[in-house]
Amino acid sequence: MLLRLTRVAKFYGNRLVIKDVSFEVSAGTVTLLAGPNGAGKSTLLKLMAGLSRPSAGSVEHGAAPDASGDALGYLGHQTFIYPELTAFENLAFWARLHGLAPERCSEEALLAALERMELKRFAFERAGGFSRGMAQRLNLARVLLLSPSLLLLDEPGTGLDTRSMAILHREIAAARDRGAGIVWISHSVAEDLARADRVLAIADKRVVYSGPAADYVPEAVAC
Ligand SMILES: Nc1ncnc2c1ncn2[C@@H]1O[C@H](COP(=O)(O)OP(=O)(O)OP(=O)(O)O)[C@@H](O)[C@H]1O
Repeated sequence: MLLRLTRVAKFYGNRLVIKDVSFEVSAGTVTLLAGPNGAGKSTLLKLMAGLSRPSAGSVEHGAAPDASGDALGYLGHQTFIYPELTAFENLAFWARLHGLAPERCSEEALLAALERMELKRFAFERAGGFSRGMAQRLNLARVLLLSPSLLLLDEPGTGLDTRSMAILHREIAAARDRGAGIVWISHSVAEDLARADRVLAIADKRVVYSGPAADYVPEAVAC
């Protein structure tokens, strides 16, 4: 178990956003977090990340199966890309910030990480000049650099073109193959069902589906 939510509820002030959410994330699985706009998906992902505290219930993080990986990778709506730094410098800074072992943040390793995102030829250009899609790919490279065992993605496809989406899908599959547990808020749930193992759908402040992706019918919960 990488993550366990037990009867989680969240209030903003006295306004209830979600209630009674129980869910577990296991190693080597992709979960799509689905639900209509404003259902509380981002709120739930932040609770999973530990960026927000539940008003009731508990959020527990389990031991990472791969001790060499960072426990948690969270990709939210902010990119945390420094515009004055080059793509390479952004990754180098992030790696230093997280005390990554020298062999994992050598020039070769960082360039390889950029190459995977098809950003190597822009490695020494200022990130401030990047398009939305390029910045998002750099953001993904940043999060994946730590090989997180729990990967939480809040609409990572935002601003990505078709080719970049293919890279994103490949990286999600690769993370699952190395044993990571992934929770992914996607705007194209129907399209991404085939890429997922499980679905957690929320609507009307509660869980309306929790189970295998293969059995999930998006229309049933008006996503
Ligand atoms: N920090 C906050 N303070 C107060 N209300 C908030 C806060 N964050 C979110 N909300 C409210 O909580 C509700 C759920 O928001 P959330 O962003 O979690 O939904 P979502 O399902 O991710 O939406 P979308 O699909 O539009 O991104 C919304 O009504 C939102 O306005």
